[in-house]
Amino acid sequence: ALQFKFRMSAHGSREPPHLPALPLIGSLLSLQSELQPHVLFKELQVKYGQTYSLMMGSHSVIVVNHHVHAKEVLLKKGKTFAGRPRTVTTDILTKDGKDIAFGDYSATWKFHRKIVHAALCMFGEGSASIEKTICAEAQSLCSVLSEAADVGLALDLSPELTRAVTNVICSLCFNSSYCRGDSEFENMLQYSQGIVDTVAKDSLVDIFPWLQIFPNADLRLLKHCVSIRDKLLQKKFDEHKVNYSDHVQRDLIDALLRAKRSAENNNTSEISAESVGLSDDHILMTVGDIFGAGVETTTTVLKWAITYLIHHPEVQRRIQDELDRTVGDSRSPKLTDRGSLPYLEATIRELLRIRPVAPLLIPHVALCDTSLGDFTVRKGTRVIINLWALHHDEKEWKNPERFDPGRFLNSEGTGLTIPSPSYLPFGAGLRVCLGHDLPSLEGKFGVVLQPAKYKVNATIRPDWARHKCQAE
Ligand code: HEM
Repeated sequence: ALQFKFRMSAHGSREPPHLPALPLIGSLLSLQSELQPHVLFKELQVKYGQTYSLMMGSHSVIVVNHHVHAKEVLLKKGKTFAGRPRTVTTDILTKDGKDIAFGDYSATWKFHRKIVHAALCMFGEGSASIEKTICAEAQSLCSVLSEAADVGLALDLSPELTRAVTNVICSLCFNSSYCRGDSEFENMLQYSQGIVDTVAKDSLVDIFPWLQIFPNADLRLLKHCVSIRDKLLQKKFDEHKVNYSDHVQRDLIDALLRAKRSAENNNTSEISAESVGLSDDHILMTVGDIFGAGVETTTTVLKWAITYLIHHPEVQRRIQDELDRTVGDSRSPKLTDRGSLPYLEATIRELLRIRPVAPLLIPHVALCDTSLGDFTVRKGTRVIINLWALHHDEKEWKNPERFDPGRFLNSEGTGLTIPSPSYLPFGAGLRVCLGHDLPSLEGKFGVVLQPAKYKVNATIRPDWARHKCQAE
């Protein structure tokens, strides 16, 4: 790679090394591989260096595999690289970018993100409501496991976890919680899956938009799911508008309605100028975002957690010991216990390192001509941060493929640390994950890297069984 770079500089070019590209199809042939994209992008460093470029159809893309350049994109030049690409599928999903995650950087976007951030904070620490919902869902998951254990049944936890997390997000957004089998809820689970299966997967229509003119089963499914979702969101939104009161804030929709109204009534403030253009559709698409970004991410982390704990029973035991010592068996763990559970916290950090749920973040776009390290970057270039490469960098992490929560503990094993700057599970800067400030969601709860399907045989721990008998 070094040789390659020297050759580039000898020619006086400051463009990053690039993969071969052909007219129309770009670098598609060099990207044909059995490997998943994040793994392939990491491997391609050997030939092209840590930062290189390629062509996706007619779009120039830079891939960043090292934390120094990643932080230059996200933090040092955060505003310059705060754009998002528009693609066919995300445009369908977000009514042409009226959401936060796929919306391009603009004054309206800034204002939008600010009010959503403020609204979400109200449901984080200090407010009991979201925690109560999470505890209730956790309890009902325990009951499902316990019933299965009683009859020795192996369970696929995936639908159970999706259901639990969806219920928490429903309560956050709509103040509604659903029972198993509820038709509105089952409908929601079904269209969400259709969206997850078809959106932002680097499908060919996103690389070659003109392919839309041909019949395409994925696009048809996506449009169908989005139309069902939009009807449901509109119904919830209309109900909220009818019952709205400035004095009661039941959920995220109320909080957003209130923020929008107060900005509109405050004609003199700078903020109200920014709010111009923040339509009802923006509020609806925000709720869509929270579902999209919140459910799949969180469910995936939980699935990876269970997968790794099955492979590492010693970690499972240590977490149980820590919980038994700190929380005991007479109550459920609470958010405020988190500070006293360093090993659990270290395990969550290690899970987010070893299997980052958004291994390529969401692509960023350069909003003007700029540079990255020594390389020139042209306006409109898409930038992919390969979080997978950062989290598996052999120079930063000893045995990166080894699952070892202990690496996030200090030398005494009593406190937490982040041992490398090459760790960004939630991104950073202007586009940092919006759910990250919400500790109650962050810890529990994955563009998403999924574990393979498996079933779980739950066994009730002797201590727990004794406690259950006493309670009865
Ligand atoms: C463990 C769970 C989660 C992880 C690991 C995670 C990670 C991420 C990452 C890596 C990004 C992309 C940052 C970038 O493009 O630079 C992101 C964006 C985002 N996340 Fe999360 N996320 C999680 C849960 C959530 C939850 C629960 C919510 C909502 C309540 C949420 C809302 C968002 C939103 C709205 C964005 C787009 C931000 C923007 O473009 O400005 N995320 N998340």
